[in-house]
Amino acid sequence: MPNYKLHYFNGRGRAEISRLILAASGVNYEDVRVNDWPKTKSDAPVGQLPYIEIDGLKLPQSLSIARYLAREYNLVGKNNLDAAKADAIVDTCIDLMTGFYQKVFLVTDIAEKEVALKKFLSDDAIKGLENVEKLAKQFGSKGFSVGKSLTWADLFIHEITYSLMNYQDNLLDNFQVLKQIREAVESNENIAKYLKNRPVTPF
Ligand SMILES: N[C@@H](CCC(=O)N[C@@H](CS)C(=O)NCC(=O)O)C(=O)O
Repeated sequence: MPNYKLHYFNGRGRAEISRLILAASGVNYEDVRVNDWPKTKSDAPVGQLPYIEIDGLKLPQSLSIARYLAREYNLVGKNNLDAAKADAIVDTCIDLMTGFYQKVFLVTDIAEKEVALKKFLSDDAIKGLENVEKLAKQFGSKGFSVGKSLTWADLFIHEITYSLMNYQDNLLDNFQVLKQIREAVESNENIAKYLKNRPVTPF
């Protein structure tokens, strides 16, 4: 097994999907939490975090890292079509979270942010989650968004719903398929152990 060092800030953010994949696969790695940015920016291959060192080779881009790990540890489904279905679900999750970032996270005025968050949760988030659920219903089976076993798409769904439910814990009340996927992810022994011990950070 290669020697992995995953570099990111002390948060879940864009690195958490890779941490979840590594946890689900029971892979040892060094979880480097960078606290001297921007002093170490020049160490990062494109000046951004996350990046992963694979036996010293530095690979940037959160989704390239996650997809590489998912392929390595058989979390992309059983063939190329499954892999494309998982990619489509991940991209739909990304669209949803990009909307959150642009419409809520970047708003600096506290009162405006509160209004933007309320609108996002009651409108954009619901539409985005409907899209994710529609794909999962079409591509997967009970507890899995693609095929009949765990993929990184399930882990991504867990991660984004965890983030959104921090703002509204009943957000998934009308999303039974997504709830089943979350339950299946949490019933994975390695993931359960990881979630129990992971540092609590706001993002
Ligand atoms: N497309 C890149 C975006 C990476 C990115 O925006 N990273 C941010 C943190 S989430 C960063 O490194 N910010 C600090 C900087 O650019 O100096 C990815 O998905 O990895």
